[in-house]
Amino acid sequence: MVEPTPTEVTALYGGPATRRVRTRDLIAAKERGDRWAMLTSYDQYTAGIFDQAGIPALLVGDSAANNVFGYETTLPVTVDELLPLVRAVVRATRHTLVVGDLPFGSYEEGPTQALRTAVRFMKEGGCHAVKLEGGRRCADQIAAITGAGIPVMAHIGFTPQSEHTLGGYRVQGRGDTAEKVLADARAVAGAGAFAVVLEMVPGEVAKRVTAELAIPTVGIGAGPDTDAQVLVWQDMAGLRTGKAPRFVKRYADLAGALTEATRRFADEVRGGDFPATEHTF
Ligand SMILES: Nc1nc(=O)c2c([nH]1)NC[C@@H]1CN(c3ccc(C(=O)N[C@@H](CCC(=O)O)C(=O)O)cc3)CN21
Ligand SMILES: CC(C)C(=O)C(=O)O
Ligand SMILES: [Mg+2]
Repeated sequence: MVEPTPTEVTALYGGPATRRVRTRDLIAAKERGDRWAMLTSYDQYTAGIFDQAGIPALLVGDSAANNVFGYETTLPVTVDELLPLVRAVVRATRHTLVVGDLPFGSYEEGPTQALRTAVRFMKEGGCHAVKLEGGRRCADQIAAITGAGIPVMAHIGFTPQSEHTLGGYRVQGRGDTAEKVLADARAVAGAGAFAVVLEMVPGEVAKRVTAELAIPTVGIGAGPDTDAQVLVWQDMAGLRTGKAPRFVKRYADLAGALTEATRRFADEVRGGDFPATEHTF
């Protein structure tokens, strides 16, 4: 295992990485004006790499629906499908704060259902915080969960679980509707969220929210002025093929590398070059 260089993992604490990042470290980073990166992770190997590379917060997203299970949307994925992935990511990490994403249907009924699901994520998943989608309409759920001592990351703007209400994958908060995003941001902060994801909102709106709130904003398609940025890891690393959303930047071509490796393996098996004597007992 490659050990992290001290600066990578200590950037957020200002001290040696002897413990996990806590929510208050992320709030303190905002107070210092330090930006940070979040990625999704759904498995042991990526979680270990991101942890060692100095990513202070990982999200086991309900986007596992798309990126692990192959569903068309995030709507079908269940708590029982997500919890084993949460456990794997927690087991594989030492430094990063692990956030579990509450799936569609597991918190909308009200504070009682939301708290019950959040408790399952903490007890059975072992994560350190939970995330849920919704602004003003979820303030009571956020208050109930944080009231039980569980940190909550909120998620406003474009919320994929409500795509059928929002009319597809669209930017939220253009023109007059900017005030709605502001009202949602105030509501989740007031309810006790420790951070808020802003998905697909105009950069100017994200900038206003970031300036007004004391808690960190985590942008995805929200421009450069949020306190943090999050991407789905397969988008960031180019493992996902096909057209990516405009907010994605590819930092590697894992799909290309894996295709090439796979072809060589298959070729060598067909040609009798693998296994060689060194692979043989
Ligand atoms: N791989 C992956 N990446 C994601 O960012 C992601 C998921 N999966 N699954 C759950 C949600 C769904 N998300 C999505 C999916 C599609 C668009 C999209 O098609 N955006 C277009 C249209 C934007 C517009 O015209 O307003 C784009 O070009 O960005 C955006 C966010 C974000 N999340
Ligand atoms: C894109 C992020 C914010 C998310 O909610 C997910 O991956 O599920
Ligand atoms: Mg999600």
